[in-house]
Amino acid sequence: MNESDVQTIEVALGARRYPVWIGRGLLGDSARWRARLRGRHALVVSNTTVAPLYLERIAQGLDGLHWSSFLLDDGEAHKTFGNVGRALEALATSGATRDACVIALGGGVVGDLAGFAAACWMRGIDFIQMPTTLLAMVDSSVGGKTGVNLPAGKNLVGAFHQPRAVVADIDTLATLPDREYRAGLAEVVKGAAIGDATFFAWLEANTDALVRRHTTTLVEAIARKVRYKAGVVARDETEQGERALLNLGHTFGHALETAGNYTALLHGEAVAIGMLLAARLSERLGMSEAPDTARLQQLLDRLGLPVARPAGMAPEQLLALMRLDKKNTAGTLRLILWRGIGKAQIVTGVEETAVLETLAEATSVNAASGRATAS
Ligand SMILES: NC(=O)c1ccc[n+]([C@@H]2O[C@H](COP(=O)([O-])OP(=O)(O)OC[C@H]3O[C@@H](n4cnc5c(N)ncnc54)[C@H](O)[C@@H]3O)[C@@H](O)[C@H]2O)c1
Ligand SMILES: O=C(O)C(=O)C[C@@H](O)[C@H](O)[C@H](O)COP(=O)(O)O
Ligand SMILES: [Zn+2]
Repeated sequence: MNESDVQTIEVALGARRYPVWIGRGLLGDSARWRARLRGRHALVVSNTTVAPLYLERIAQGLDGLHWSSFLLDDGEAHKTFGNVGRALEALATSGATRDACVIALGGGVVGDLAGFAAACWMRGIDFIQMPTTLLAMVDSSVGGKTGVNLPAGKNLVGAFHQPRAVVADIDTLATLPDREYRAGLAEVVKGAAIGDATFFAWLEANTDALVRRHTTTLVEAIARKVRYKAGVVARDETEQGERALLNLGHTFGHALETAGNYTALLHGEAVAIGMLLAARLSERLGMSEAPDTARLQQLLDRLGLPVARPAGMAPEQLLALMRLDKKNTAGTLRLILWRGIGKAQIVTGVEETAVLETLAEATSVNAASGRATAS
C-alpha cells in the first residue's frame, strides 16, 4: 500500500459530517488535516507512551498555531474525571478560545477523554481524532461517544460530541504491542457478529493474515468495520435505537473491566468474553443456536482473544455491576442479545437468574495471562 492510497469514509451527519481517513503517512500529511482546524489554538492530548513515538510527526503541521500538549499516564485506570479536569486546566492555561481544537493522539482512552474535555470546554469546541491503536481506528475514534470511567462503572460520565475528522495513520500500528492489536480485532469481530454475516465469513477466511498484520487485509478489515459503524452512527447518532446494537458484549464486558479495576483486562478482551457470554445467554433463552456460538468462539480464539470469565470475578459481583449499565431502564436489565452470525437484538427485562447461570457456567481463568479457554 502506497502513501497515496488513502480511503475516505464519511460519517454522514449533515452539517456535522466528517471524514475518516485511513492510510499510511497520514500524521505527517498535515495539508490534509490542518484544514479542519478553525482557530489559532490547539491542545494535543496524548499519553506518556504515544507522545514520544508520534507527537513529532504532527508537530510540524501545527507550526504557526498556539499549541501545547497534555499527556496522560498510560492505561484505562487514567480515564478519569480528575484527568478531564487537568485537561481543561491545560486549555485554560493555553488561553484556548471557542475556536480552539483538541487533538486526540492515541488509543481509545486518550480519544474518549480528550473528546469529553472538548465537549466541556466553553460548552463544546472542535476536536480531531488521531487514533494510534487498532481498536481506536475501528471503533472509538468514530461516532462521537466521549467520556470517562468511575470506580462504580465504565463510561458512566460522558457526552456525545463528534470529531471534525478522524486521521487513522496505519503506520502507527507498527509499534502497537500484540496484545493491544488483538484487543482491537475483538471490536472488528463485534461489528461482523452484529450486522454482517458476509464480513464474519471473510474474517474467518482471513484470520491468519489478520494475525500476521498483512497490510491489505488489515486495511480492508478496518475500512469494512468503519463503514459499518459510520452507517449505524449516521442513522442513530445518540443511541435512541439501532446504535445500542454496537454494545453487543459490552454489558458483560464493562462489568468485567470494572471488576478488574480497569487493569486486569483490556477493553477488547472484555468485549470478546462479553460477546461469548451474550451468545451463551442468547442460546439459553432460545434465541440462537450452539453452532453459531461455536463459530464465534473459534474465531475469537484463533485471533488470540480470551473467551471465558476470569478467575476471581464472581457472578454475583458482575451482575451487581451490570445493574448500573446505561442501557437499563426501569430497574430491569436491557441487553444486546444475539440471533446468530450477523444478527443482534435489544432485549428488555432479561431475567437475572438466566444471567447468573450463564456467568456461572463460564470457566474461570487467570486474567493476567490475557488468554483463556472456554468450558
Ligand atoms: N468511544 C467509543 O465509541 C469507544 C469504542 C470502543 C472503545 N472505547 C474505549 O476505548 C478504550 C480502549 O482503547 P484502546 O484499546 O485503544 O486502549 P488504550 O487507549 O489504553 O491504548 C492501548 C495501549 O496501547 C498504547 N498505544 C497506543 N497507540 C500505540 C502505538 N501506536 N504504539 C505503541 N503503543 C501504543 C497505549 O499507550 C496503551 O498502553 C476504552 O476506554 C474503551 O472504553 C470507546
Ligand atoms: O459507538 C458505540 O455506540 C459503541 O457502543 C461502541 C463500543 O465499542 C464502545 O465500547 C462504547 O464506548 C461503549 O459505549 P457505552 O455507551 O456502552 O459506554
Ligand atoms: Zn467497545
